Amino acid sequence: MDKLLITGGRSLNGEIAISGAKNAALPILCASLLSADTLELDNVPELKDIGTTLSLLQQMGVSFERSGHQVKLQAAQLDSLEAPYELVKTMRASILVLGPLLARFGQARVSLPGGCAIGQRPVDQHIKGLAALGADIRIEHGFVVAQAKRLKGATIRTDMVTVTGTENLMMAAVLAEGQTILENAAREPEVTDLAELLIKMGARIEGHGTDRIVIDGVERLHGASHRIVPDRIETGTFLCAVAATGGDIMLKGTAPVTLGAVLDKLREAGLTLETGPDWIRGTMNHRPRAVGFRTYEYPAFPTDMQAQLMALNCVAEGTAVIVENIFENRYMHVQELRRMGANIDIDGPTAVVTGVARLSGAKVMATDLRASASLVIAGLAAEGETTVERIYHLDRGYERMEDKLCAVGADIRRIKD
Ligand SMILES: CC(=O)N[C@H]1[C@@H](OP(=O)(O)OP(=O)(O)OC[C@H]2O[C@@H](n3ccc(=O)[nH]c3=O)[C@H](O)[C@@H]2O)O[C@H](CO)[C@@H](O)[C@@H]1O
Ligand SMILES: C=C(OP(=O)(O)O)C(=O)O
Repeated sequence: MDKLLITGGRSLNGEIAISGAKNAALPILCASLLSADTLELDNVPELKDIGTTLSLLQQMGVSFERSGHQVKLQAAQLDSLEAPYELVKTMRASILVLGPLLARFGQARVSLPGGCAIGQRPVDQHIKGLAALGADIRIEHGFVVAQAKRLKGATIRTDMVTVTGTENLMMAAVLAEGQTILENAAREPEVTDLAELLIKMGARIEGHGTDRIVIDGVERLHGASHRIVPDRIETGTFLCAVAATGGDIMLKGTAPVTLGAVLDKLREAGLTLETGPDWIRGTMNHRPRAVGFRTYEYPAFPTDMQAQLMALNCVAEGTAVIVENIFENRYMHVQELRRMGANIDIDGPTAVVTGVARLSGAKVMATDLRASASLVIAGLAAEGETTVERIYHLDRGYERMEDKLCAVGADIRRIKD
């Protein structure tokens, strides 16, 4: 298993190009199942999760061509309507094939994802919603097995806001008969990006970006071209890195408008920010100030940035109180940050972080995607060498992270196994 060897203490200066958003690209790739025509996508990040999704679609019979960040897919006819356990267990987002398969082919068999490092993450709301759309849906031998002649529009109010739940139900509803209303819908920019792609394919959707999405089903969808939105979490991660190390970085090809809550917190921490329509410049020349925050659904502070802002707090002046409201177990990085000298107390969903003047490099283990990113940030700010093990988590969701950071002055080496 590859590791990263980081020598800390260098400031970051220069320009980084932000990649397309993993969490937008994954549902959008799955949306290719909704039409027999070609989908042409641009700004698709080169990530492990993208490779896994393409393998999953390919084993179902979807043909694709990939060249750099461009992917062309066509699901003319399928050989299989199944997502096997072996792929779903490595990537929970595989559940996103359920809605499209059921909507277009009238059946699907998708392995039930298990729990994962950050929480139990059930998919009961996806199942409840598809049942409301008229699917005969049950759990059998570890699979969600669903059938429907043609789905029928309904009003669905999910018990909580769920991002992939909203995406799955939206993809199911676009080909359903009649009108579907998704209440308590997720407002994340990645949900909006999926809706915009579906509209280009001929879907009739209104209200995306709000908590009430109205979908009028159509008979069929056609091909489309689409550019994936920039990755707001990758952007936020690099901003936390420069806020922790000091320096001056320019992030290009990003969307500041999707980062409101994150930028507010970074400003509070003392990072000087300038923004344009598609760029952000972050400058830091002093020790950061500790900033408390609570994670909630978009547009509030995202859970996917919690670990990275916690890493920044570890080297800040003062004490910050953090509350993680989305996932019940998203503090796996705390134990590892403590190995580097961080002062963090946890009580249920609350973490209290008191900054220390310097972290010290250590061997640490990545436990999930954003936990890995927090360890990289801590390693960049720490004194001495940090080895981050099990970085396959990082490769799931960050495109060439160490190359991008080295290009702005970081000292990071990948040690291949
Ligand atoms: C591929 C993708 O886009 N992943 C993102 C997506 O994950 P994902 O879509 O899996 O996360 P959800 O928004 O569904 O989860 C929110 C909360 O609802 C719970 N829940 C969800 C569905 C359900 O059927 N039952 C249920 O109880 C979850 O356990 C969690 O506590 O949104 C999360 C929250 O912003 C992000 O951290 C992930 O990066
Ligand atoms: C939790 C994440 O991803 P996933 O939902 O794919 O596990 C993430 O992107 O931080």
